[in-house]
Amino acid sequence: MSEPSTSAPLLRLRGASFGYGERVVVTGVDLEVHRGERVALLGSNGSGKTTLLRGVLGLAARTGGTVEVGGEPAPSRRSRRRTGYVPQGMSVGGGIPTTVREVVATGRLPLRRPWRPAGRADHAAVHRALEAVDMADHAREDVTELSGGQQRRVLIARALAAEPDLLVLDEPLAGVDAASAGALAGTLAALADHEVTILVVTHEVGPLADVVDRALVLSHGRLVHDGPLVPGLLGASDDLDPAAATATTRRAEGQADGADPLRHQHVHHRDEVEGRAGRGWVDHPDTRPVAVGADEHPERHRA
Ligand SMILES: Nc1ncnc2c1ncn2[C@@H]1O[C@H](COP(=O)(O)OP(=O)(O)OP(=O)(O)O)[C@@H](O)[C@H]1O
Repeated sequence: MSEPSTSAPLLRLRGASFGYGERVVVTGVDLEVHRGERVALLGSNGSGKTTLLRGVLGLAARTGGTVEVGGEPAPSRRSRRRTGYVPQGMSVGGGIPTTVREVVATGRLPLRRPWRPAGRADHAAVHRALEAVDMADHAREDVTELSGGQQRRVLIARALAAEPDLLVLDEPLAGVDAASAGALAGTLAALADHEVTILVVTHEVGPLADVVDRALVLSHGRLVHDGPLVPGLLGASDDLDPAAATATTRRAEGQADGADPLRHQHVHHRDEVEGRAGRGWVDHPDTRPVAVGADEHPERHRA
């Protein structure tokens, strides 16, 4: 087997469709995520965001198209090792007293040989992960006594302990107070500085507006925007009829970082977004809609 290309995108989907049993939830998604990118996956409730993540991880069935991680077909054992996952709404500890370090150390288990004690590399990886989320000072504390935001950071550290290339997070800010959301956003920004590639599902765009450098929007299981994070993304996606979801906004090629005048305008509140529905990304000069064909079918992408 030939070596995967080092220039390949870290994640590449071609005409990928995912679902459960007979039901196809996500249809014909083409996207690429490159090393070091910080990508938000947005969309209204039920649009298929979690299913897309789960499909990439092999936890939802792929019904068409292809998924590659690091240039290799996914899911595979190798792709799972390269992808850290922080699922939605997961709690830590389960009421049983467990230290922060013990929880994070479980992230090393897939890499360790069975029945062998943790080695130096495992301890070092756990320590690095704790430092990355600024929880090293809490390593001996009982996780059940931490705040919700701190528990999320522990879960992120657990995923990082496996030293993934791609970190996938599903609603990491959900259910935490504003201050904790701000701290978590800071954690994600710091990870990005460590060149961790991030794909994050979120409803709360505001705290992450300065963290992510690109937004994907799903509407009724189809990707309808791939480009800068601009006001109106969520509202516009809600307005789209699935049959008319022909516009995939491509990343503005050659656009210099920071060239987007709206890049730093935060979308603070869903109501505010919905008030802009119908304008938002559709009219934004840097996010030109590109017709991809309403009848596009995953089968057409098969090699
Ligand atoms: N395990 C499952 N079996 C069958 N259908 C499912 C399953 N999980 C999700 N679905 C369905 O898939 C659709 C998309 O759900 P999904 O959770 O991917 O959406 P989402 O965009 O992440 O929503 P939310 O923002 O509410 O988390 C929904 O209609 C949901 O009922």
